[in-house]
Amino acid sequence: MKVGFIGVGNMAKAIIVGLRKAGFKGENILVHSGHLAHYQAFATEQQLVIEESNEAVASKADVVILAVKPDIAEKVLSSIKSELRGTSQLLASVVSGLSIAQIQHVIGQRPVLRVMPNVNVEIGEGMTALAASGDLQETPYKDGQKVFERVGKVMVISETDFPTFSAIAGSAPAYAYFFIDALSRAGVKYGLTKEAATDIAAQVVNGSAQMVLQANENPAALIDKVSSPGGTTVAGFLAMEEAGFMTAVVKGIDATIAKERED
Ligand SMILES: NC(=O)C1=CN([C@@H]2O[C@H](COP(=O)(O)OP(=O)(O)OC[C@H]3O[C@@H](n4cnc5c(N)ncnc54)[C@H](OP(=O)(O)O)[C@@H]3O)[C@@H](O)[C@H]2O)C=CC1
Ligand SMILES: O=C(O)[C@@H]1CCC=N1
Repeated sequence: MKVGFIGVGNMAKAIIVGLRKAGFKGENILVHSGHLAHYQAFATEQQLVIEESNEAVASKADVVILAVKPDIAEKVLSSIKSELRGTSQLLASVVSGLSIAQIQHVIGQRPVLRVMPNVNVEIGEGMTALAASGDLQETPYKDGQKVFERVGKVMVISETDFPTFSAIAGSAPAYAYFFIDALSRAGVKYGLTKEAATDIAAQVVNGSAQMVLQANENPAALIDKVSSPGGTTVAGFLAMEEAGFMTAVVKGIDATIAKERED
C-alpha cells in the first residue's frame, strides 16, 4: 500500500516519523508540499519518495492524506480532483474544520476519511478520531484506518463531535505540555534545574496517564487516593482550585472550540 502526503508540515511530518518508526517503508510514502526547501532534507532523511506535484501524489497513492492548512484545502482538492482514481482509493483529510460533505462537494462521491490526529503520533502514542463517508469495513477505509492505528489509538466518532475532539485531543498536547512546563517551573522556583524538573514532571504525567488508562478508575478516585486527610496534597489541590485550575482548563477548551467554529 502506498500512502501519499499533500502538505508536509508539522502534522504530516509527525505521522510520517511515527509510520517509519512503526516499520512502514519510506519507499511506500509519497510526498509533495509547498516549498521543496522546507521538506527536502526531511524526505531524504526519512527515505521518502518526493513527487513533482500534488497531482502525482493523488494519482499514485492508495491512501492520499491531505495535510495542508484549512484556508487552501478546497483549492488543493480542486486541483487534484481529476487525478484521483475511482472508489478503490481513499482521500484522508486531517484538515481541521473541513467536513466530509465539503470534501465530497469538491471531489465527488469518492471514499473520504475525516481524520483528527495529534502530534503524539510521532512516537506511536497518538489519539486520532476518524469519521468515514462509507462502511469502515470496506477496503479503502480499512487501509486508512490501518495507517493511523500504526501510530497510536484510534476512535471512530460522529462528525458533529470533531470540534470537541479537536480541542481535547488535537490541540490538547499543547495544554498537557503547558501543565508539564508549569510543574517544572515550580520545581525550578524551589531550586531544581529546569532539566531535572522537566524530567520529573513529564514522568509524573506519563505515569499518572497510565494509571488512569490501566487502573480503569475515575481520575477523581485516584486524586482521593493521593490526598491523605490533613495532608500536603489536599492543601495544594485546594489552592490550585482556588486559583481556578478546573475553570481555566474548561475555558481554554471553550476558546479552542469557539475558534474552530469561527474559522
Ligand atoms: N499541528 C497539529 O497538531 C495538527 C494539525 N492538524 C491539521 O493539519 C493540517 C496541517 O497543519 P500543520 O502541519 O500544523 O501545518 P503546517 O503549516 O506545518 O503545514 C502545512 C503544509 O502545507 C504545505 N503547503 C502549502 N501550500 C501547499 C500546496 N499548495 N500544496 C501542497 N502543500 C502545501 C506547506 O508547505 P510550505 O510551508 O513549504 O509552503 C506546509 O508544509 C491543518 O489543516 C491542521 O488543521 C490536525 C491535527 C493536529
Ligand atoms: O491549531 C490548529 O489549528 C490545529 C488543529 C488541531 C491541532 N492543531
